[in-house]
Amino acid sequence: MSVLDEIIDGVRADLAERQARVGLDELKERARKARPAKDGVAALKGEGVRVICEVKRSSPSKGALAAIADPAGLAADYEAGGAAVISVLTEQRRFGGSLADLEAVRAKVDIPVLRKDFIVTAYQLWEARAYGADLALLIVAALEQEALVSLIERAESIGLTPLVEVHDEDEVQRAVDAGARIIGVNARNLKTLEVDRGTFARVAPEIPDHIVKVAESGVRGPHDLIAYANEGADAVLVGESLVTGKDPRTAVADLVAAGSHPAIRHGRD
Ligand SMILES: O=P(O)(O)OC[C@@H](O)[C@@H](O)c1c[nH]c2ccccc12
Repeated sequence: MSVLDEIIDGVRADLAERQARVGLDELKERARKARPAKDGVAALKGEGVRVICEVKRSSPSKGALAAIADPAGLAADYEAGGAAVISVLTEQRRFGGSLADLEAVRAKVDIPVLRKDFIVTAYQLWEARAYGADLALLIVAALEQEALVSLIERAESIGLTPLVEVHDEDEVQRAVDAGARIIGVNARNLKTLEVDRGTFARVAPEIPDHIVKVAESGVRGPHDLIAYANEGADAVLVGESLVTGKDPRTAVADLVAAGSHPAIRHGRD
């Protein structure tokens, strides 16, 4: 069994507990009362390379990264540094996250918030909306094509923008066929946990121009952002280097400044 399969088994077990506690109708009611979702595509497109900053306590590859007693405070620092979107890991077992983290971050910042989890059912999309997310991650490798298509449709229909994650050329094709408007290329293979920073350059040329391109994982600082930008990234998603560094606000500002430099080729040339 791959790491991804193991994670998803745990996610399904936790999900069953929440579903037993909170019925879908109650969740939908809560989602209807949530503030309307912000436009995730607009937040990630435009001048300069946009930076998505992640709230992540631990990871399956590295174990504990940072305690993050105040996720909302960290998110506020990211926003002050110029982040375009905040990504909040809500998976509990391997990443130490929760829906409470999502809710706290949502209450604190004005920029769009992404629910980062292993979403396999529509119930989790309703949860994302109920706890204030504007975007939700959908991982192609975790879903059959039919499920991917229907989760993208459902996300869009409830106002959530799906960020569709791929790791190779075949998955790009599946994401495009399924109607993705934002595709994230993860440099980390979720089946083996290995990071290959060459993944984006290899896979991104398969992504049509009208789709927003996000380079995910392995960004250690401005030099990695610049490399991804020159390979056509509209945005980068950064976690570990921000949560383990000393000054997240300055680290984000340095990334945003690098991504705004006129010498960067970025995006559509
Ligand atoms: O911490 P990093 O290497 O900066 O990576 C962030 C993000 O890309 C990574 O957390 C991630 C990308 N896709 C995921 C899917 C599930 C969980 C986590 C992820």
